[in-house]
Amino acid sequence: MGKGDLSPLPDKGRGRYILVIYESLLKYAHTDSWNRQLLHQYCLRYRVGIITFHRANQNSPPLLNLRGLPLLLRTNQALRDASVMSRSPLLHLTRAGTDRGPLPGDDWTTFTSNHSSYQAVVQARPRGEAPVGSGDNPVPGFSRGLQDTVVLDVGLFDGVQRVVFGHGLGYWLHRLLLVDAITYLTDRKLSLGLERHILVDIDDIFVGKEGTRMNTKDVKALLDTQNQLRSQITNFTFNLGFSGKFYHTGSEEEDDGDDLLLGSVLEFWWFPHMFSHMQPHLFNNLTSLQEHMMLNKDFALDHGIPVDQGYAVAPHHSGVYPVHLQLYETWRKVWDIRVTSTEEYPHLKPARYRKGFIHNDIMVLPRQTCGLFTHTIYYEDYPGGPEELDNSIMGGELFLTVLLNPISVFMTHLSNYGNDRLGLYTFLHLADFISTWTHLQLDTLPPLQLAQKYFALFPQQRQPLWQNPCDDKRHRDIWSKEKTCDRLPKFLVIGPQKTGTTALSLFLLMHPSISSSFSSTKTYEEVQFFNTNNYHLGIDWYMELFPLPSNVSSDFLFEKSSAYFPSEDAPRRAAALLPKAKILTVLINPSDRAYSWYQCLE
Ligand SMILES: Nc1ncnc2c1ncn2[C@@H]1O[C@H](COP(=O)(O)OS(=O)(=O)O)[C@@H](OP(=O)(O)O)[C@H]1O
Repeated sequence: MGKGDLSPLPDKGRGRYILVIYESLLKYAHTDSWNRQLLHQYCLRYRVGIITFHRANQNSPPLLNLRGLPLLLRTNQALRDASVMSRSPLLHLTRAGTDRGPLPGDDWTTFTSNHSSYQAVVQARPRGEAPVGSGDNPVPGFSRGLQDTVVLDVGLFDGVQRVVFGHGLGYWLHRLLLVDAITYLTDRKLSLGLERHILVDIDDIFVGKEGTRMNTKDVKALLDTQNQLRSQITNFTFNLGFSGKFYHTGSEEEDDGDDLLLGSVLEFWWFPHMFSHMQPHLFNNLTSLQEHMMLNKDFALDHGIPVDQGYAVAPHHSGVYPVHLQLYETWRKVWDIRVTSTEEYPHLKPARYRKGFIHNDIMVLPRQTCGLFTHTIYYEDYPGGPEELDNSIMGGELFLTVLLNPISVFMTHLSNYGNDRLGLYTFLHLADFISTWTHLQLDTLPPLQLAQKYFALFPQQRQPLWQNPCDDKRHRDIWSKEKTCDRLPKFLVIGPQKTGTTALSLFLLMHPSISSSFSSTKTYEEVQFFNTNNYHLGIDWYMELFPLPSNVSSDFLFEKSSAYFPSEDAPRRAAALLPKAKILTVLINPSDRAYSWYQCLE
């Protein structure tokens, strides 16, 4: 960076950044003195801390003195037994303890300082015999034995607080400590809090093929595990999703398992699937969907399954997203459903972008992934090896999912509670790992309360953002064959009002390949979809206002809504549904427009 290259730090007298993260400690230390002074002044004035990492490479000198910081680095070390210091003020989520065994890689950096500003957050031991610089040939400045791998600079040296990591974020403990470092350095302004809510759904109750279902021993193990989990997850209760048609369709032992599940009906929570596990988007007729749903409700009533939980899940996310209006209607009518969950909104991947939304008064929660899939998985045959699952639980993806999401809804399947009972294994070990390493307070809330909590935490997610169902293969597969994505405009005339947009539309319509939306009294001639509450009626409603094009590639559908121009919502919504649409706007002398508007109001 040269003089003046640092992006402007203050903005209108306020600090623009709450925290500074340098991926590379050396880049930070070697910043030229002009920029470094600017950064320093900024950090002091706005009480902003710095997080930085040192990743050694083959060319790193074994010892490194940093310019301007009283910190000596010793690089490329192999370490073991990382211990988190219980007295470190950095700890918030993290619980002190020792991660026994070798640390990944042999390129660790450790730190030493002769200044009292630096405190160890994590220490580790050199791995193996006679580490470099020990024994007869000690490196000056380093004691043998425990080495500091993460240090906190409390600001006594130059007023700036820093957290310095001696390796990257590949090591799970660093990811956990990063969250704490952010909390600490921002004075808890950026903090995730300690509460985490976890709901574990077990789908396909009664659905599995003979030989893969739960027998009575499996059901007893389920009950025992549920009790065990309650010591770490308050009120933990498995949430069972059932399709009544398949009740008693297993082997004799599995049918006994079904009976034991129903004999313990009040020990669990229950939610309906479709009676025969059919995908709701295959039903276009409301009445037949309703009849089919009623079969599952009758089954529930016959077997004493509570029907008032207000939560349901659709097989393969069908109908939830992309929204199949018929499903929402029928769920409300038959079951009074208020909550569902899906992995599909806005897309399956990346998982961290999954969101919730509310449609037709049904709250749709995002569902997280826990590495157990719809089919039976045996521990030894886990994709990538059993260590994949263990790593995910012990500091990897599954652990991070719970760490970073205040609310996690996990979907698992019946067959992973029989066979190797990998579902039980996963959640027992996860709860154990979380309580060993964190101060997180885990609980399970009934779905309705969970959803209310979710949308109180993330109110901006209440409003959906519709996408084109045909732009994603997974979505296309659960989009009704009787529906199309062709009835969407290729261009929009967006106004502003009183600029001659009606005339422009009429001229455009003279072209034989151009058609517009139907004008309707419902919509006061203009569709006004992206800028009003019409948007909440969904894309089926929108598409029905367009003719079916006779030739998809050469026909041009459009709509003109002149109030799109000043709308704050319209650009974002239109870009999500019609990312390739062209936009036509008419700009005229503002005084002409104002006069025309004035005449209109007269
Ligand atoms: N060809 C052409 N060129 C320029 N201006 C034209 C044209 N045709 C119509 N007009 C004038 O446009 C005004 C109506 O604009 P809009 O159709 O955009 O109005 S609306 O917002 O849809 O209500 C309206 O303006 P005022 O007559 O001043 O009210 C129309 O007369």
